[in-house]
Amino acid sequence: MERGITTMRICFYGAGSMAEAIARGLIHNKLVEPGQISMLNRSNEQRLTELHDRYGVQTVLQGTNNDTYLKEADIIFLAMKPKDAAEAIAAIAPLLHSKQLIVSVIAGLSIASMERLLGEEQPIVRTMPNTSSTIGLGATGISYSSKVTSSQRLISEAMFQSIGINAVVEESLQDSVVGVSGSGPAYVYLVMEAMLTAAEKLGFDPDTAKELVVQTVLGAAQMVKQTGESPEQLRRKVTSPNGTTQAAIETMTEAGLPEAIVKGMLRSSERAAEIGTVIERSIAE
Ligand SMILES: NC(=O)C1=CN([C@@H]2O[C@H](COP(=O)(O)OP(=O)(O)OC[C@H]3O[C@@H](n4cnc5c(N)ncnc54)[C@H](OP(=O)(O)O)[C@@H]3O)[C@@H](O)[C@H]2O)C=CC1
Ligand SMILES: O=C(O)[C@@H]1CCC=N1
Repeated sequence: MERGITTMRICFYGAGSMAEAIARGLIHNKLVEPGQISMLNRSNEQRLTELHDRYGVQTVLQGTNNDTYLKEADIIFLAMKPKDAAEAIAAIAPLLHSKQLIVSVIAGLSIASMERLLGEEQPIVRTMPNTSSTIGLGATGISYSSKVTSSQRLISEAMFQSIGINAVVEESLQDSVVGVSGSGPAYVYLVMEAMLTAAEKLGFDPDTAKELVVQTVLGAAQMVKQTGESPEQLRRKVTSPNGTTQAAIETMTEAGLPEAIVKGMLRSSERAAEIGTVIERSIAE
């Protein structure tokens, strides 16, 4: 019988924001124990000490007799920046064996590029999570290489389900996932920043402004989720004819807010594709 996730060793190769969000989510949601997790980065020792102290995970600098964690891991998360990916992945290729499951969170990096670096026998999961995974409210797109077994699929989906929701998508849609939910939290934070600025202009101290804005955004998202009504229906309910909301929405629309959001999201997705192409070219050279 195959082992379950509760006994598997998980190595994060790259120990930045996204790796922390996932590791914290997995631990917090009790899918794995901290001792099952190791985290590696390139040079930032202080960061590793913080992660060890905060979560009780094992940490080590890449290249300092750390091969054991990579060699013995059942699951290896690739979690470095796209610009570092090709070199970092090529460096571990000789250490791996084909039973190890590779899970990439790297924007733009295709399964074909990873197969070129690691060999076609390696089971690879390409994902696009987001930082809300930290608190179990992430949204992740998942795509599989042909070598991923059905039990590895179950494990992958269980991991991402424990830190939010996930959607299994065709790989061709992964750059779109970046535009929608990978970068998505930042769009909401940008709107919140603007709302906070306005709230302070309207006379509130920063703490009160934050309380009002955070609750408003939380309440609006929960309303969409819990009532099943569309954002448009809910917006209409807030908007009295010739009232305050209508005045606000008209001003925001005239200033180009809805179009700017659509344009920005399409650009994020396009940028993911560009990043992937740069990596592909660097591998081909
Ligand atoms: N942040 C986000 O919201 C999201 C990010 N992603 C993806 O996650 C990936 C990581 O992003 P993020 O966490 O923000 O990045 P960070 O810069 O926070 O972290 C990158 C990590 O990779 C490590 N690293 C770089 N090169 C190597 C190497 N050769 N060997 C070992 N470790 C290495 C760095 O170590 P050191 O600091 O020592 O150099 C650092 O720990 C990206 O590819 C991004 O596309 C996906 C979804 C959302
Ligand atoms: O900004 C980025 O490139 C990464 C990918 C998705 C979110 N952050």
